[in-house]
Amino acid sequence: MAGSYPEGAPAILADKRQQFGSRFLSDPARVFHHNAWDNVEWSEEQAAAAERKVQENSIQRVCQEKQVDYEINAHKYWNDFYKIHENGFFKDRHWLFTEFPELAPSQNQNHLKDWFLENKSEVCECRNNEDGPGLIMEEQHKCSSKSLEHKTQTPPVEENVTQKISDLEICADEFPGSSATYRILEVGCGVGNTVFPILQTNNDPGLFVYCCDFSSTAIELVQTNSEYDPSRCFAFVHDLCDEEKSYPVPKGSLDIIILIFVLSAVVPDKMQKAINRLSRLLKPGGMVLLRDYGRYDMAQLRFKKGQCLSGNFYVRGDGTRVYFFTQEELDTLFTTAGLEKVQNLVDRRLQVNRGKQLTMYRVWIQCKYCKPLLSSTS
Ligand SMILES: C[S@@+](CC[C@H](N)C(=O)[O-])C[C@H]1O[C@@H](n2cnc3c(N)ncnc32)[C@H](O)[C@@H]1O
Repeated sequence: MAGSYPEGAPAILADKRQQFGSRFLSDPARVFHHNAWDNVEWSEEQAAAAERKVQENSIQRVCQEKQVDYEINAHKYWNDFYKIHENGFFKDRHWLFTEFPELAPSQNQNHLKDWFLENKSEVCECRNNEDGPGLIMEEQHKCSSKSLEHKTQTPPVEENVTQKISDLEICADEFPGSSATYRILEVGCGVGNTVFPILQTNNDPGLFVYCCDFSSTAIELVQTNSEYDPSRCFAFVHDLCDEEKSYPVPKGSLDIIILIFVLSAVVPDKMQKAINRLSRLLKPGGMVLLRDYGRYDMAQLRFKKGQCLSGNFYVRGDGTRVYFFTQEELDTLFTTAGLEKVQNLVDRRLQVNRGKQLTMYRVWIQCKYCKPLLSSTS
């Protein structure tokens, strides 16, 4: 793991951290003076080289038989991932509340400042094997002893309840969190790297947080985390591509749906229906928040021949898959689902490993799409 708080990450100012896009590299000679630079402009040659790299690594496609295996066993590959990594590391989401203030709308900024200061981050890659690029963890640090503490009692009974509930049509007043006034759902929550900071930071008594993942191993880690509080949170196993199973909340009941590096893990031809289903769960005025991999991100350029499944969609050495989006593709997915654009931006960042004198060009996309107050999909 690299040093302490990455200097290049937007700094915490007197009262709050700035949003992305505050440290610019105007003099290339200074590239190793900081750990990261924002809004890095790509030269034409660099963009052309990236395109060539992608053409090269996409020539040879994974055979059909393997493609079917990666699709039907996708949850098992993620289970294996979480069995190996558990939650021994914690991706610090110090950008979460400045980029997505909707997650804690009424919070005092000083609480956020305290939270960021307590959760200093480090930058590292959590896995990188010879088969190609690993899942690149952005800003992460070892789990604090507090968040690693596990409940010693048997896991909560929610797991069983979850399965039963998700098979039913949900009635308006018979669902977990039905009395809440602000409901957030995180889809593809993993081990709770977003959910727990939300629960810690947003002290609104009317808040209820739902979170799901199709990896039962991940959900078990969420449910057995010492910070899991069933009176404020409901974690359940759910495949966002499963058209048969409904979510355990009624249509039009959610204020926020958050997708962090999860849509990219879904096979492209199932993305639209998954977003359509999520859109129906939003209240009029509710919002989807997304952060995910952008086209030509360093992770895409690192794939070797033989790992490409289809255009811009790859399989990692451990069987998990990843897609690299353009802004236009995400815009089409959300607007087709009846949502309106609030934000759709590319975060081009140059991360620097000063020790190894390495430069890493990251491309992430961040979106906010809102359900219109008068909606035909509600
Ligand atoms: C890159 S991880 C991100 C996890 C988490 N959002 C985070 O940022 O820490 C992708 C997550 O999406 C989950 N996932 C992938 N496909 C899914 C699907 N079809 N339904 C539900 N979860 C899925 C995986 O199990 C994994 O936990």
